[in-house]
This record gives sequence, structure tokens and C-alpha cells, in this order.
Amino acid sequence: MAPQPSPPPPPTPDAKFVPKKQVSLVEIRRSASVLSQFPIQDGTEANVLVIYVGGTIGMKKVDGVYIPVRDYMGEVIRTLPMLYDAEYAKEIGLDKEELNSFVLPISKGRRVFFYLKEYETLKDSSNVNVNDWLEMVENIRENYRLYDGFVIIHGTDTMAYTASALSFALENLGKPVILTGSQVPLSELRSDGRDNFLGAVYIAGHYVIPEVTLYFNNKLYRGNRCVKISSESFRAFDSPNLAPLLTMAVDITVNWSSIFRMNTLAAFRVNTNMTRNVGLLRLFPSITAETVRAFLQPPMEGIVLQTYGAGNCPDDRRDIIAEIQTAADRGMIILNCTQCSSGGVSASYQTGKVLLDAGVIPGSDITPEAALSKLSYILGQPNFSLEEKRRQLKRNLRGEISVSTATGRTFTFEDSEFIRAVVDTLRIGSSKEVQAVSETLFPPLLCAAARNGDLNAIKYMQETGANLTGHDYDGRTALHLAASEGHTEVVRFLLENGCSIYARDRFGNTPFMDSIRNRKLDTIEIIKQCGGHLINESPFELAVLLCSAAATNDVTGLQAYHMAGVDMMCTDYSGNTALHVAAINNQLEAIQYLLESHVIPANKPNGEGFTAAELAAQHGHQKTASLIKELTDKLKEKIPSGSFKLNGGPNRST
Ligand SMILES: NC(=O)C[C@H](N)C(=O)O
Repeated sequence: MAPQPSPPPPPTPDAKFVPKKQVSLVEIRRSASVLSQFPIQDGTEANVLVIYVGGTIGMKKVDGVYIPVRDYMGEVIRTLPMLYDAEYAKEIGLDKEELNSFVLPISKGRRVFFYLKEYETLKDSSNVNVNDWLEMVENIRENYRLYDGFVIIHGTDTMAYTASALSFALENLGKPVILTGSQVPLSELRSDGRDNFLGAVYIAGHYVIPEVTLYFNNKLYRGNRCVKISSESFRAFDSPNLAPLLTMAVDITVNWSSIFRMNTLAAFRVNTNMTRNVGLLRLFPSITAETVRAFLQPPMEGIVLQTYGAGNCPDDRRDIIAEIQTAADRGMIILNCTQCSSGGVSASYQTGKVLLDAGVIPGSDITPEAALSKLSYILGQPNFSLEEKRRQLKRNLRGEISVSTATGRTFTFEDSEFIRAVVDTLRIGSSKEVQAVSETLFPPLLCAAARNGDLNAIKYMQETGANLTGHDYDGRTALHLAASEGHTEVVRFLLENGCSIYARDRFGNTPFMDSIRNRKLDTIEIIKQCGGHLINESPFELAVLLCSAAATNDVTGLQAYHMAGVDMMCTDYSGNTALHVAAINNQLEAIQYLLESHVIPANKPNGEGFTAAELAAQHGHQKTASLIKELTDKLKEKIPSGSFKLNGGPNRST
């Protein structure tokens, strides 16, 4: 075989390279004079810190091989419109290279800004070690309050290890930490990096999934459930024992009931006590006792024992079992993890029970990567006794294992035993009292499920006897929530099961009004088909809502009111219709919609006798005044005679 060319020398530090002064995006945006006029507004903006550790995603081909190159990631991002809204960045002064700050195109009415913090030494993840983990943890700690979420750009080879380690080191996490990378560099034509990078930053800026997760190939996995399964496929990772937490497709589907949430009031903190004296011993047929003994010697403190099937070892190899027993007796912690890619450990077989009897701790369905991190984290805690370490290893700390009930099934929200378990806990005996508990508990549960669009959970609760029309302490019903969120499938199901579109909550809102306020046009249509209409909303209140929609160019809002049958000619306290207000505020799209839908005649005077065109001119919007006249003339040509009474306004919709 021809001699292989010697690998290129590692990239020497570039003399001119000066590490960027690391400031947070928030500080940048608050300090930059241009930006001060764009105050950070809650809800419509999000800030994400992107920590760039290395990996293929940011690599550049140099002399025929890929190597990480400083500043290259930022250069490439600036060329990708899906990752960087250059025009808006320029408009607000965020386009300076030294700012290392970027902004996604607007999405769901929100701007996601991200600050790229590039490590001084960008690594192929094969070189990532505990010290790098500690640096990532520290970076998150020092920036925790400044950002809505965190993305770590990392090589794929050891990404699952890093994700597992961080999941334990970041305690009481309340914000998303998402790892991602790619199989093909971002700059290459067919890179998977663009979608992976965009998806991770998008999710971090739009969803509060308070876990360490891993985003790859349109799926968001719990980080400590992942394994790398391919060195070539874009589907490089799998989570064999837990379904993805989120799937990115035409719609974004979040499996909210799977999200792991800390049940503590303790604040976020980092815990970097992690011992390195751990290892993984994979059993194989005819392994010698000498090998096992050598592996279990100090300074080893704990090992992951990778066993066959459901956690089995050869029970006829008394020599091996004796070595394991001896090590366990002297305080070695041994965690049983299956070699199978899915499923977990159980003491169902004698060949598994012998390990349990020898003091090996069953690891449930934990992955090898997570098992090593969990061991390292627990054995690193200075205040844990041996017993406490053993106890903690059996616990589900960060969702790294499936919690099984006595029957071996995993507890889920949809499980009808949920209510029975609550009833048992409250030690309520009589059916009357059980009924009282159900009437109290089911409505908020139904509302929660409806808000998440979780139709299966609603059906489960219906089968358990829940009254779908029940309301919670605020008078809110499941239909209110489903209508507010626009979950049309749930709305249909609830309507087909007798839920009322006229139910009013304590604020006087009906599901119909909720669908209008939230601009859920499909839901408005469904409720209208069921005869839904506005009942007691005062024309004045509706006029104010219409005019504020016009003033803010909220065309969808105008459509929603129009679809709902609101009298679009209603006027506010100064006799202005939505068209007058749109003209005063120079909102061209709103004007166009109102004129083209023939809901308000252009020549209708407001309370002071001025038409929309006159008001536009009075407020210095000459072009808008001309547009109104042009549109009106054009539309007049199209209007069939008799269908529009200029002085009396449109045919009134019922
Ligand atoms: N796709 C990748 O990122 C592989 C690369 N060797 C790494 O792990 O850094």
C-alpha cells in the first residue's frame, strides 16, 4: 500500500489571532448606540449563546483534509440567509464582524439573536476531554442569566459523551442547552450542518425545554439517551430507549409529556465534581478472570459492566463472579449496562441475578455513555457515603433511565392509574369523594392536555370518566385552551363530545373569542360552522380591537375579526373605522386588505368628516393617500352593481 502522506501539522496559533473580547450579546445590544433604539422586548426576541467547541461542522478543507479553522464559522454563517438576516443586522448595527453576533430571519413573530463564542482551540471531538466539559459548564454558568438558551457546536464522535456529562453537571437546569454538529461541513454544498445549526438555535430561542439535549437530523433527543450510530449517515444519532423530545417537520411537534423537569425549587447551579477513575468493561465469551481482576484494581473507583441481553453474565464462570464480588465488597461501584442497543437490565434471569447478588447495581436502560458520566458524577461527590452513592446510582437523576412501576411499565401522563394513584394518596375511599377529586383534578389536566394538543391524553381521561366540559378554577374549559392554541383536531373532538362554544370563563371569554384574539383562523372557521358567533362583546370593544389591529398592520387579526362576523364598519370613540386608523398610521397592508375585502368604503367619513385618504394626507402619508384613491378606483371597476351601498356600507353579515 502506498505510504500514507504524513498528517498535516496541527494548525499553529496564528500570530495575528487575538481572542475576541468575550462579551455577551445582551451587553452588545444594550451598549451599541444604534441598538439602544431597539430595546430588547420581552416575548418578541430571544438571545442564544452559541459555544463553538469544534467538530466537522466548522471545518475547512486544507491540503485535502478537514481541519477546524478559527473565525471560519462566522464567515460562513454570514453567507447563509437562513442563518443570518444580513439586512436586519445591518439595519440595527449588528453586522460588525467583531461583534460576533448574528440574528436569524424573523420566525413566529420572534427574532432570535445569537452570539458565537468560539473556543481558542477548536477540536475534533475525539480530543475533547473532561477539561473541555468543565469549560463548557463554566461558560454556561457565567452567562446563564444573560441568555434564553445555549447551543454547543461540537464534533459528533464524542457528542453523546459530552451531552451526558453536561446533563449531570448542570443541576436544576431551567433553560435549554442543545448540542449539535454535522457530518458534512457547513460550507459544503450538501451540508447537514445548516439544518442542524438552524434547528438548534431556533429551538433554543423559541422553546423552553430545560434539559441538555442533542439536535440532529430534524430530531431533538435527550442528551443522556443518545448514542452515535453512524459515521456517514445524516441520521448519525439515535435514542433507542426514549422517543425524540421534538421533531422538526412541516410542523414542530414537541413531546411535552416526556420533557424531564426538576421537581425542586433550588436554583440552577453547576457541579463539576467528576472523578476520572471510571471505566467500561465489556464482557465477551471466554474473558479471563485475570483480565477482570486487572481492570478492577485501584485507582479504578467504579466501572460500567457491559453485559449480555437483559444484564446477564456467564453464571457458570464462578472465577469471574468471584472477582466482581471481591471488588464490590471492597467498595468498588459496578453498574450493569446491557450491550444491546435498546432495552435494559432486569434481574429476570438467573444469569442476571448472580450479578445482583454479587452487589452489581442494575442500570435499567441507561446508555454506556450516560452510565460512565453518571458514575463519574456520583463518585465525584465528596459528601456521598458508599451507600448514598449506590442509592443515587439507582435513581433517575436527569431522565437518563426509564422509571418503571411495580408492573414494569413506564408511568405516563396518559396512564389511567394516574388518578387512582392520586386518590390512593389522598386515602379517599367513597365514590362520592373520588368523584369530588376527579371534578377538581380533571379540568386542569384536560386544559393542560388541550393546550399541548395532546388528544390521546384527553381521550384517556375521557375513558377514565372525565367530564370534558368541566372547567377549572378560572372557568376555563379544555375547549378554551384548544381554541386559543388553534389545535383544530382537539377542537373538533371536544365539539363532537358536547363541549360548548358559549362557555364563558371568569373573564367573560368564550372559546370563540379566544380563537379570534389568538388569530387561529382555522379554529374560527370550525366554531363558525357550529354556529359560533359573538354574543355580548360590545361593538365599542370590538371597534377598539379592530382599530388596534389596523394600527399595527395586523392583517391576520383583521381577517380573524372579519371571519368571525364582526361588523367591520364599527367605529372607535373618535368615529374612526379600522380603515381610518390604518391610513393615519400608514399601514399599507391593512389598508389594502380592508379595501379589497370591501368591508369599509374608502369614502366613509370619520367622526370629524374626513375620509381615509384625507387623513393619510393630513398625516404626511401622500403616497398612501394616492394608493387609497388608486385602489378605490380599481376596485370600483370590479364591483358588480348593487352589491355595495356606498352610503349604507356593505351588506351586513349576520
Ligand atoms: N462529524 C464530526 O464532527 C466528526 C469529527 N471527527 C468530530 O467528531 O469532531
